[in-house]
Amino acid sequence: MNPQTALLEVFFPGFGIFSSTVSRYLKIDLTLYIPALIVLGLIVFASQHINTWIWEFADQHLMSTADIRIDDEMYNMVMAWISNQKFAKRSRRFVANTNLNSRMWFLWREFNEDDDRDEVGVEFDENGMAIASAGKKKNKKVRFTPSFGTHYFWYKGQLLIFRRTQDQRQQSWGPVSEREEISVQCFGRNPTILKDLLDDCRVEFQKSDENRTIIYRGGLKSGTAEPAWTRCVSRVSRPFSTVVLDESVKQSLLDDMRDYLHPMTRRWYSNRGIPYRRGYLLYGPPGTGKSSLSFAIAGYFKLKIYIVSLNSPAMNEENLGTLFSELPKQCVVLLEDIDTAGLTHTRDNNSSAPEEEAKPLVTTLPGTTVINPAAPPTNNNTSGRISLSALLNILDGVASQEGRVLIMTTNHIDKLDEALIRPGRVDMQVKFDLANTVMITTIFRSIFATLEGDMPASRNIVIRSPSSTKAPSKSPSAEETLATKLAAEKKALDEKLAKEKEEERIKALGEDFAAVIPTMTFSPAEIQGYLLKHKRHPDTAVAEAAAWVEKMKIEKKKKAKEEEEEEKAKKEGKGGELDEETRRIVDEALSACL
Ligand SMILES: Nc1ncnc2c1ncn2[C@@H]1O[C@H](COP(=O)(O)OP(=O)(O)OP(=O)(O)O)[C@@H](O)[C@H]1O
Repeated sequence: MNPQTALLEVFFPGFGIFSSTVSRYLKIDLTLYIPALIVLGLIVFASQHINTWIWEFADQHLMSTADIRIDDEMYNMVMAWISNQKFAKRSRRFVANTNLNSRMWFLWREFNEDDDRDEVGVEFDENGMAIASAGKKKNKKVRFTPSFGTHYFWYKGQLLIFRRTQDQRQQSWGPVSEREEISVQCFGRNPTILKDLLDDCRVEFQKSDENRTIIYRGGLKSGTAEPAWTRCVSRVSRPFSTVVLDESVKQSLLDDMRDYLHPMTRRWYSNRGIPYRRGYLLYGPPGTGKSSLSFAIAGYFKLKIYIVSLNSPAMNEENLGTLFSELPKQCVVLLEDIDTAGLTHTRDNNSSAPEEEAKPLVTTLPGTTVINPAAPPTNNNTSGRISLSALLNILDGVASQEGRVLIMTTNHIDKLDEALIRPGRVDMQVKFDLANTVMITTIFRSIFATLEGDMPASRNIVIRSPSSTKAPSKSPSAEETLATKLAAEKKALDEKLAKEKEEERIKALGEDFAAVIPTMTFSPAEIQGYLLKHKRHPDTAVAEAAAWVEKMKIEKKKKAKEEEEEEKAKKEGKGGELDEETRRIVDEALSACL
């Protein structure tokens, strides 16, 4: 083997055997072409490196890149947009998903979030046997997104690159879907086109949230101690009109919020050095509509709603402060059942909560807030209790986002410290009461009125019609067209009259119902619960109302008695403890004497 062949053997192993075979059978001496082959080999070798170098150079100096983090909601937005693009549909290697959202748990939309967008329920045949779940047939569309690699596509006349890669830096034990990275690139140093694209993705994604109230909950990210807002569900916005409350109260609440949220109001506040915040306190017995009104308000003003439970063991002052600092500029923050939040200890009025527990951990003097020296340490992170002073600091402090609407709800306004509900923190208080006559009739009508999209009252199952046999198509004569038109008009008129008659009947039944139900005794939730049991039979609801009232009265009395006994037992228990304590002291004193 000559030295040239030996050299080629290094670059192309087996070249020696190959060249001797060619020379034996084809009579071609490959050694004559060795210089040319060496040059060719070098070109191929160099081109691979040059190619990589050129791409890296272009990537760094001639291209713009948007990296999208998998733990950001933007991931969901981009993937949803990509899955609708032709290049993703045409892709020969793709990932088939029924859920395009990030695998990061805190970005998940609730599993059944989409359910109320589709028809759900069960269809029945003529014999009342279940056939199929109406929702399942339409739901869970399979979406396709390009697999790992580089994919080119056109957007607004520009060639863009979508890259989906595995993140090598992260630990290898996580699921593959959590280790991926996605990015979008464009040629040129101007990234405007990428920003436009990301904005489009966001707008399109948010279109599906129109007329829905998006609900976030404050808590800790799974497996971490990091506080975060989790999008937990989005619901069709509850119409404001469906919350039964004094019309003038509702109107003044709406007017107040409309004025506060007006674009010019922020400037008005800042000109006067007043923090741009507004707080509302909704108070009243359980089941009177406080939460419902909060959601309805958020839906009405198209604001997202952020719910925090101060009772959660994970909620301490630091976490609450972080959550408040991460609120968007305009949103509704809902602090539910504020009286149970450790500022007072129990939700139950009659409970034996000792005075020191019922009292806030701070005592307030007019104009000042002084920490009660006898109170336990306020920054008790493990108990999940938050001190009043810390809560006030968070609500007022720099961390608290300007522009937010704070809604606090409570069953016991009397248990709240004045500092918490003073003007500036709570600008408007709305009282909710047990149902009066007007409310009872309104609830009755709202349950039994036939609304758009309701099924006819006479039918409670969906019957599948057998496939209709088509009549031979023949163009109708002028008389036939007129007759059809007249018949349609008559039908519409009959339906209108029947509807009016039904409305009158429901109105009369509502009045009968209200006459039986004692006023200011039951909450709207209790009345609604009873009516729902008879939702297709208003007559039965009226006929059985008196019996229900009697039953409920007995139950309420029984419950009140049980609570009283429980409280008495608790008090006696406490007394026993004191006796024991006294006994211990006496024992100690005696043994000391002896
Ligand atoms: N004023 C009302 N108007 C319409 N529906 C109401 C009203 N009050 C209660 N309801 C109905 O009762 C149920 C419970 O209401 P909601 O949760 O709003 O009461 P709440 O006052 O917040 O109770 P809690 O103090 O126990 O949290 C809901 O289904 C709601 O539709």
